Order: sequence, then C-alpha cells, then structure tokens
Amino acid sequence: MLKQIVAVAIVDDLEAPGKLLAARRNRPESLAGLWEFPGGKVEPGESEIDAVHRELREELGVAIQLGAPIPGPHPQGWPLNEKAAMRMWFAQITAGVPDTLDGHDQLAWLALDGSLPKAVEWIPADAPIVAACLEQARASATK
Ligand SMILES: Nc1nc2c([nH]c(=O)n2[C@H]2C[C@H](O)[C@@H](COP(=O)(O)OP(=O)(O)OP(=O)(O)O)O2)c(=O)[nH]1
Repeated sequence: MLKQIVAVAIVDDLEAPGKLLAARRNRPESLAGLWEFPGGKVEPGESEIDAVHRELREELGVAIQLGAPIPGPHPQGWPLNEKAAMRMWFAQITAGVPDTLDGHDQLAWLALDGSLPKAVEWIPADAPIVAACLEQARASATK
C-alpha cells in the first residue's frame, strides 16, 4: 500500500475549462518553489473525498465541487515516488477566493493549453498528470 495523496486540478469552469489553478509549495526544502496541484494526505479513517475537501479548505480557504476523476496508471492513481500515489479530480471553486493559507507561497491561474507543461516548474512527478489534464480537458471541449 502506498501512502494515499488526493489532489485537484481546479479549473475556472468544469463545463468549459480554460484555466487551471497551480500552487507553489513553500515546504519542505526539497519541494519548495515547485508547483503542484493543491491537495494532501488522506488521514487515517478519512475518506478520499472528505480529505480532498478538507485539504482545499485548509490550504486555500475554498469550497470545491468535484468534477471528473483524472485516472492514473496505478490502482491508487498517479505514482509520485516509492512511497506515495495521488488520486486526482477536476474541480471548480464554489465558495471563497483562493489564498496561500498553508503550504504555498504563490498561486497562479494558468492557461489550459499547450503552454501548461512549461508555464511553471511543476514537481517532476506531476508531468504525466499535467499532460493528462490537458488531454482530458481537450477531449471534454470537443464533446
Ligand atoms: N498535494 C500535492 N502533493 C504532491 C504533488 N506532487 C507530488 O509529488 N506531491 C507529493 C509531495 C508530498 O510528498 C506529498 C503530499 O504531501 P503534502 O505535504 O502536500 O500533504 P499534507 O498537506 O497532508 O502535509 P503536511 O505538510 O500538512 O504534513 O505528495 C501534487 O501535485 N500535489
């Protein structure tokens, strides 16, 4: 069992995604300055869905609505390292204005287009997830 992380690709509009909210980590030293999808660890006894809502409330001060999952290649989602895997969903903010309350020092709305992979310095493990977000957003736009 890998440690379960949950996170979201927050878009401006689940029906017509044009922008994605990325967050720059402020810790630990090894990851500080790199950009990621906001989220965090599932606590013992907590459901993944409860955890993702809690993390977004704690980290950015927002309430979210979850959209489609972004399935990864592993039963637990996207492998991050030898110890952890991350489950991902698209999401949209339903209340609050995102702020760097805990864990981040900068937020950015990035264009959800071919520029996304290089728009910021993503955590290296996130590269395939960034690509999947783009692909899934494009596919939903053509439906
Ligand atoms: N949230 C998030 N974590 C990621 C991403 N990519 C990636 O490798 N990780 C790693 C970094 C961390 O080792 C782990 C997530 O842990 P975390 O530190 O965000 O979790 P947390 O908020 O519960 O932790 P804490 O600092 O409050 O103890 O997953 C990503 O895109 N988003």
